[in-house]
Formats: sequence, C-alpha cells, structure tokens
Amino acid sequence: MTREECEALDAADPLRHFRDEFALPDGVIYLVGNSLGAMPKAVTQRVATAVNDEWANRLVGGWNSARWYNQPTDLGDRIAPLIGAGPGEVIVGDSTSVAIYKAMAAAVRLQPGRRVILSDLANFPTDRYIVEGLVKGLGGDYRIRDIGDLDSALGDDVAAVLLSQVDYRTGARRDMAAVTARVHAAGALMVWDLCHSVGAFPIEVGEADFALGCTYKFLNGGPGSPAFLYAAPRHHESAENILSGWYSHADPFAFETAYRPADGIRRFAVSTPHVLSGIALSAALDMWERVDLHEVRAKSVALTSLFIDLVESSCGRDLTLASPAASGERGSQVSFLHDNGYPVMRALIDRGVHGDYRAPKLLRFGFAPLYLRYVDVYDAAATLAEVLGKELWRDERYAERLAVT
Ligand SMILES: Cc1ncc(COP(=O)(O)O)c(C=O)c1O
Ligand SMILES: Nc1c(O)cccc1C(=O)C[C@H](N)C(=O)O
Repeated sequence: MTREECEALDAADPLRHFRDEFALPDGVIYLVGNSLGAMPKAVTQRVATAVNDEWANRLVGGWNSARWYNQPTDLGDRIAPLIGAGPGEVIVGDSTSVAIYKAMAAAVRLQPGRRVILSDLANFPTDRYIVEGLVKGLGGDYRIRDIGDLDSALGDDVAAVLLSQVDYRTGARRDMAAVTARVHAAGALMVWDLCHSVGAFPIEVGEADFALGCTYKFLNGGPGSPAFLYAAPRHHESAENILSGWYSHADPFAFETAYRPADGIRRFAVSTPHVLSGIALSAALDMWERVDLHEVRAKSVALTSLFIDLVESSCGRDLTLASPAASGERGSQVSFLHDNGYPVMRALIDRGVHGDYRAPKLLRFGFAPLYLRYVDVYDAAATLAEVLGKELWRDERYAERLAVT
C-alpha cells in the first residue's frame, strides 16, 4: 500500500471526524492508546466546570446537586452498553486491581466447597498478585492453579477462573462466550479482565459472572481514571463484597452500627468516589455515546493488518511478529520481538512514533481507531524501518532505563 492509498482510506473513513475531538501533540504518532488513551478536548471544559462551578460554589452540596454521590452508578450505566451489559449492572470506582479483588473474592465465596482459583501466569501481573493476596487473606486451604491448558486445569475443585480477554503482551484475543461456557460446564465461575478490550471493539459480557477493566486506555478516561465492575444480576442478592465500605451499605446516611449490604450493583461500591477523575471520564463517555463500536473494530482490524504488512515487508528480517497473524484473533495492538527492544523503542519515540516496550523483548503498538489515521500507520512503519535499517537505536542515550517503560 502506498501513502497516497492511505490518504484515500483516511478520506473515506467513517470515524475520521473523531480525531479533531482529541488533543494530540504535533509531530507525534501515538500508538500507546492501549496504555493511556489520548485526551478528549472536551475534558478541559468539563473538569474546569466541575472545579470552578460545582466544587468552588456548591461545596458539599455538590454531592446532591452535581450528582457526585451517584457518580459510581451513573458512570456504570454509561459503560454498560460498551460491554453488552444493562442498566444497574456496572459500577465505577476504585482501580482495576481493587475490582479484581472484589470480583474474585465474591466469586470464590459463592462456591463453597471449591477451593481452587485458576489464574493465567501470562496475565498482567497485578491480576496474579491480587489473587495471591486474596488466597492468603481468605486463609483455609484456598490455592491457585495455573491455567495452562484450560480443559485440563478445570476440575470439580475449581471455584473461579480469572482471565484477560486480550493478552497485554501479544494482543491475542480470547473467545469470551466459548471460554465462559467451558468454565460454567465445569461448575466454576468466570471473571473477565477487559482492560485491553473495552473501547477497542464491541464486547458481550454474555453469561460471564463478573467482568472488570480500566477506563484510561481505549476509553480515554485519563491517567488514574476509575475502573468498572460488572456483576451478573443473578449474583446481586447473594454475592458479598469483601471490601464492605459504607458506600456498599443499604443506607449509608443512616450511619447504622451494623453492616447491611445494598441491593443491586451498589453493594460492590466501596467508598467515596474519585469525583474529579470520574468527571474527566464522563467527558470521554459523552464522545463514546456517538461511536459505533463495529466501525471501531473494522478500522482497528484494517490498521493492525496494515501495520503488520508494512513492517513485515520493510523490516521483517529484524523483527518477529508476537501477535496472532489472523486478525480475528487479535485485539487492537500489534507486538514484535526484537533482542534490543528497549533502545529500539526509545529511538522510535525520539522520532515521534510512540509505542511502548515490555520486558524482555517486546515492542508494543496500540491502535486507537478514533484518533489514528492510515497515514500515521504508514509513517510509523517507515520510521521503524529507518530505525532498524540504519541501526539508529545504537545510541547510548537510548540505553538508559526510565522508571516507566
Ligand atoms: C490486564 C490489566 N489488568 C490490570 C491493569 C492495571 O490495573 P490498575 O489499574 O489497578 O493499575 C492493567 C494495566 O495497567 C492491565 O493491562
Ligand atoms: N496503568 C499504568 C500505569 O499506572 C503506569 C504505566 C502504564 C500503565 C498501564 O496501563 C500499562 C498497561 N496496563 C500494560 O498493558 O502494560
């Protein structure tokens, strides 16, 4: 494909108008929307209003008049359609790690007599660390088993399974419905981490028991924006929130001495919402209400396929594709292996192409269809070919490790 052909694709792109809604620095091709999404311009005004009007003038009254108190469920209801859930099924707050803790604790305690949690060693480390902490906290004879081959790992001792739909390293995408059905057939509950899925393509939570994810990647909620947690309605009455803070109480402002869980999804809240972070997220969700996720998926497949084709034809000898070659098996990212992945990525970023590096050898590129153009993909592949072809990464400046990679 030529650059002119990419320009023609951009001109015909049904999502092209969304790019103007983002603040993007000049000269940057941003391929890290799978880590921290770009900022929707509308956030500036929305946060300014929240601070200067709602906080400054309404003071504590803002909990009622600005609906800060309702933010966890208001935002949850707006995220629900993005994951195929309904109103009253999603709550927003805390971080993904905290949501994992709550979901896994609830799932395990719904399964008396089963003591094994299946966890994927390749999952993002926090998922694993949180489950290890939970097992210690629960005491008794709870234990973790690595998934490896799912069918052999499933048995009548398995209480719950935790998996990411999209692998953070390779971008490989699992079939949620098929996996959930296999887990249920073995009598276990299914908990999905949707961090790398939400906003990247349409999701159907379907029969899943719990699902959670962050809002700062493809949803563009901003650094540290709150996480979401879905609980299937069939569990609302019986599941327990291990972090039984006052926001999960049936009547928080009754200040009762005894804990009584709220009905519905509110029982999975914990405490005071991070209101300003939620406000930034709400501005991003205003935009998502106008987005067709099927168009997002179609463009994501086209962008990732184009990038793979261009990179393999220009510098295929230097790199090994770590993502699935079949587009149906990928999320919205492409990863390549290179022995000197870290300095290669630093050299790329220095030339305006922002991807990220995951130890030990991975170059990772995320494709956010709302603000990326086909020409960006073309130019990014050309810059990568130049960095590799001229060995521009062999510069001592690129060896220094930054704290966040
Ligand atoms: C799959 C996955 N789970 C969880 C997290 C992060 O969790 P938290 O938002 O709690 O830092 C990330 C990325 O940071 C992730 O990629
Ligand atoms: N959550 C992050 C952070 O607090 C600092 C830097 C990066 C992140 C990320 O989100 C990384 C991302 N989950 C990953 O897939 O590697």
